[in-house]
Amino acid sequence: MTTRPIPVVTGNLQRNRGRKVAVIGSGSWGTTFAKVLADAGCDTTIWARRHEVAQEIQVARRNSQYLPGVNLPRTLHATADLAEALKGKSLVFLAVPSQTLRQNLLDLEPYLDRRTVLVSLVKGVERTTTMRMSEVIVDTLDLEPNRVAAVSGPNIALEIAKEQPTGGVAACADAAVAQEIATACSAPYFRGYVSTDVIGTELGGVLKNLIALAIGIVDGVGYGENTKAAIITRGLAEMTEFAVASGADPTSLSGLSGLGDLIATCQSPLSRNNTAGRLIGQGYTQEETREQMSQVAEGITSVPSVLELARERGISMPIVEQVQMVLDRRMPPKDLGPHLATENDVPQPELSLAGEQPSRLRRFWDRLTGE
Ligand SMILES: NC(=O)C1=CN([C@@H]2O[C@H](COP(=O)(O)OP(=O)(O)OC[C@H]3O[C@@H](n4cnc5c(N)ncnc54)[C@H](O)[C@@H]3O)[C@@H](O)[C@H]2O)C=CC1
Ligand SMILES: O=C(CO)COP(=O)(O)O
Repeated sequence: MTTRPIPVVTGNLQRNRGRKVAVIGSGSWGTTFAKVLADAGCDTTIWARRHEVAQEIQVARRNSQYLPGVNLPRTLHATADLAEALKGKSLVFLAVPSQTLRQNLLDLEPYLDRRTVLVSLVKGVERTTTMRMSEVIVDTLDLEPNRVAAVSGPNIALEIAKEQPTGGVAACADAAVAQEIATACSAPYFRGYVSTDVIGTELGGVLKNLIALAIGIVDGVGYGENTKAAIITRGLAEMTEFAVASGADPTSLSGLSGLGDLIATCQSPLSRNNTAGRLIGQGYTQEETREQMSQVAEGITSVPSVLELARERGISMPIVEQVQMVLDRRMPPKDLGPHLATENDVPQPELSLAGEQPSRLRRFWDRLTGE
């Protein structure tokens, strides 16, 4: 699946005129994405759980807790009233923690128009069900696939809020809906790409968080660039194998929402997953790390769910396994490294996916190269 950029960004203000959209959640990503949508010309409303946050965005044009120093667009409307936020909106973007999404959906259900498309911006899986966020949306609200979408990519919130250019993939089973979402979020500093691979796009965002935890851990230990490069490279192989076994198109994992996001998150000190990993690598416990983090680090919650799914699918994920062992204090952080062998592992050929059998590997490469 190749992702296509929407052709013209500059005409978007015109295209988005009158397009009514909402963002649910006013943390760092919700607020940033609302700014992107408003700057792309959409008539944008952001919903905040706390009245004082909505007030600050609406009146002072700031969200000082999550985006210090960033001025928000005058056109952005903020409210703490869900009914007001959702009224007449064609696209509703969800930017809440993965573990609260199901309850948030139940709260907003009474106010949803039956044509509204729900777009997940969330990069986690539900702990109790191991579902991806689009699956949680379908499961909770019983929507058709063409009303459920995801946007994901190398999107460190604070950088985008400062208008540093990047892009993201808008994925929906219905290509026309994906195109509409990509248009809605294409601002001068953010470009929307189109994909119909919802599984691959979502899983890229979930899985890179786990590899970023590993990077943070070895950073905390004090290891250098060789170790990190090996983890990123082998991590991408693990991500790809897991995603393909889950029904994703492998090329999505080498695109913006896979490799792109993996690089951004593993390199950036602003990444919360990377930061959480670093604290763990420095010897803090999981609980102490959670206490120190004032923002969501989805990876910590996703690790057990991803490993559970990997076991069901017969996939070996040595890096993610080792992250879990470090989190559980069954392995010292210094032992997480590029050798990455668990007791039963046999070293794999350099090009192999994690734990890949040669025949499956052949099929993967044939598919990738179109042979
Ligand atoms: N921050 C970033 O750079 C990016 C984050 N994401 C994803 O976006 C999602 C949201 O993350 P952030 O905005 O960064 O987190 P954050 O920690 O900055 O903000 C979380 C927001 O959720 C709210 N919240 C907490 N409990 C809630 C509940 N029960 N109901 C409704 N809202 C609740 C908080 O008040 C806060 O506004 C995560 O899945 C994250 O992985 C995706 C791309 C970039
Ligand atoms: O998803 C992100 C960047 O694309 C943000 O990563 P963190 O949640 O680790 O900050």
